[in-house]
Amino acid sequence: MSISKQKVIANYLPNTTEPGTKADAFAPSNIALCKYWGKRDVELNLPINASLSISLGELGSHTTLSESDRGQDQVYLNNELLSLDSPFARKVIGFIDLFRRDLKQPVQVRTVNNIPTAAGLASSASGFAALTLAIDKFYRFDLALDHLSAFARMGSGSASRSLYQGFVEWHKGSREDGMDSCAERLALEWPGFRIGLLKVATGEKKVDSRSGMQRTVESAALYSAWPQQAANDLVAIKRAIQQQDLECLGQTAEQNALSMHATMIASWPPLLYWQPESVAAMHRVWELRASGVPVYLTMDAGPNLKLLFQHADEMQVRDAFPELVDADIVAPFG
Ligand SMILES: Nc1ncnc2c1ncn2[C@@H]1O[C@H](COP(=O)(O)OP(=O)(O)OP(=O)(O)O)[C@@H](O)[C@H]1O
Ligand SMILES: C[C@@](O)(CCOP(=O)(O)OP(=O)(O)O)CC(=O)O
Repeated sequence: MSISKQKVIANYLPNTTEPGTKADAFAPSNIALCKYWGKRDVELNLPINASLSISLGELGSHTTLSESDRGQDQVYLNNELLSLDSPFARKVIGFIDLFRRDLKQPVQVRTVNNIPTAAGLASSASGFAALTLAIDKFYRFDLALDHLSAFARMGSGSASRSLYQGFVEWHKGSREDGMDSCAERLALEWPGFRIGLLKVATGEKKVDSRSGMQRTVESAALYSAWPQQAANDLVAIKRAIQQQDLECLGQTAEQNALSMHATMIASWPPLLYWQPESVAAMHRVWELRASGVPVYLTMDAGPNLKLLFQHADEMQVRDAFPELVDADIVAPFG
């Protein structure tokens, strides 16, 4: 049995700190190029494989934590006050409870996601990373970023990577308390690198990543091939980033994403996040590539696509995908 989150966190918090009155934080969302899929420890969100992502610059979550003057906790999402019984508020307050010593001191949380909501991007990554940073500031813990990354991971695995901008690796770690399962920014820049957020289908997904990955680990025979593939892909992706080799990066990232989806499809009950529109968009990417434009795709546990390309080819990508507006094209290095 694993150690509880509370126990691990308590071991790393300073003994005496007085909360401030207000703290603001921002964290970017991120897109994994080598995906995290499967947990070796469900309580601590420890991954079966290491992963690597690119953060989305200014797209993410802004979170403010302050004292509540209403005698109870309050949670606002995108300026709307939520019921404390809503799943969103319960998750946020449950996470804060892991850190606050005085449960009687109510807090107000205001969080705004500026990720184009219709794009169906994982906001849990930026959301838990921004909340972790706000908690650290509000309670004046002043902890190192690698510890905060490990804490954010306990909220949502992919949040461990959202503590940093740029290319980020989340190490698997091997410690029992999981504190070395944290992310690190890679000292690699690629100014011409672009991500296109291609929304092809709306509507809420029925199975979230958390239960989807658990189902895959428990029921897909194909999953046994995943950890080794992910390990190999991570090495290839890092090398491709070092060499700014889009062909190698794109091919490895696309194959990594589709292999993850293959394990989902091979689960029981089957898990297929693609909609007919997703498949149609995949074919459009492959046609564009066949016509000579270096563009690749990646997909998370949802129906939408993320396109990987370089600034030099942006015009051709925009011509082929006129639905991409300026806000859908991210330049992670400004
Ligand atoms: N700004 C935020 N602050 C704190 N938590 C957030 C924030 N935004 C999202 N979350 C958390 O992420 C959860 C799911 O977010 P969302 O609906 O964007 O799904 P997702 O991130 O795509 O899900 P998945 O984890 O399946 O990838 C929310 O229920 C909430 O717990
Ligand atoms: C497909 C993914 O986006 C899965 C993300 O899963 P989450 O981080 O949302 O899962 P939990 O740890 O259970 O909260 C791949 C990735 O981001 O690496």
